[in-house]
Amino acid sequence: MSVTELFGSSEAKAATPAQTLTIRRPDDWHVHLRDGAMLKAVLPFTAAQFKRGIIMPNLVPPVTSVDAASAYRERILAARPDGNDFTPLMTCYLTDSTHPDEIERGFRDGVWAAAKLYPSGATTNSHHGVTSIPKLAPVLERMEKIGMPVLVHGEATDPAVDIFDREAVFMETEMLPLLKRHQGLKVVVEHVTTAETVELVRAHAGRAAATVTPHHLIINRTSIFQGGLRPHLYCLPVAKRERHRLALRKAVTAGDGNFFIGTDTAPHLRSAKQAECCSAGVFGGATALQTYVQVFDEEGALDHFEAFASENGARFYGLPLNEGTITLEKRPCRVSPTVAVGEEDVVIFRGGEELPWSLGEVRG
Ligand SMILES: NC(=O)N[C@@H](CC(=O)O)C(=O)O
Ligand SMILES: [Zn+2]
Ligand SMILES: [Zn+2]
Repeated sequence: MSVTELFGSSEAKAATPAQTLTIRRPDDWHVHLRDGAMLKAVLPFTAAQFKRGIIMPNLVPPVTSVDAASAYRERILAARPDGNDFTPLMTCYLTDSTHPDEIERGFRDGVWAAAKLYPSGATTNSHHGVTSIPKLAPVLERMEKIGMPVLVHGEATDPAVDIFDREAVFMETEMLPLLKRHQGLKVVVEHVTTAETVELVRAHAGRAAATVTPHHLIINRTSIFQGGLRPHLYCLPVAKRERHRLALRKAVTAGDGNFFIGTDTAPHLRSAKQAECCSAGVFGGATALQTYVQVFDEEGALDHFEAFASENGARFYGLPLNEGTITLEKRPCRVSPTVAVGEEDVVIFRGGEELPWSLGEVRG
């Protein structure tokens, strides 16, 4: 499928866009590709924009072994459109019984790029996650020793904690003690949603970093209730107040090396979203770069976009920067509202809206 078929055509057919921005090819440090027909349907969007992606392991069953990760990587490679060079970077789903040796073996063999810590019950497909982070110490110590990053879904799981406070409570009760116990461990605070978490990450610069999603830069918690209940805007961590959205926009556009792209593109079938109990996750993968670059443009920070998109993440993970470039064009485009998956479909975040920026050419 061509980029035009995937992303829709630019509406202004005028030969020259108002502005173009050519950057080193970017990476997405937080991607849910799922499996089977869903993988086949959503991967082209991510693979058209990003050179590499950190692949989340919350499949059913979760990806907990080196063999399962290798097999999943093969399925992703096989699902790429012809000629596409997208590189999946695999992660290990940590459980109470993860063994440090399995972690080290997979990392040394180049299968694992990182391990993912889901507090048990915190989010979609996390029930096999960790029930006690202090008890995970032997695994985290090994990761610290071998330089392997831990990626954390940072939300408290006590059902008594208000859903809008779950990230804040986790940071106080779990993240700060973890950073204190493991002072040499590389920690990525995934999908940050609060001003306070931004400050926590800054205060631990060098060993802590954060991914920021496109949707948390665009919506606040009121958006979820705009004119009614909007299931396609429900994700975890749930979007917070406007002041937090503004703090996230400031954090990513400030030119600070601790923040990088992690779309948390998390497709669910429409039937799972428009349901009595709506699944958590926003499918942002199809409009990710267009959205991020729009935010940087609106904040007058296009000069900081390349670092956020294509450098900070690789540096934090200790991986080489990509070769090649992608050009972003300031001319309106409209991405399709949905993507078909078998008989069903998935609703695309900002699909059908006029977006001010379009994807241009990828080179190298
Ligand atoms: N973000 C979400 O709301 N959902 C993610 C899981 C996650 O990243 O927490 C998913 O897998 O659907
Ligand atoms: Zn998460
Ligand atoms: Zn996620």
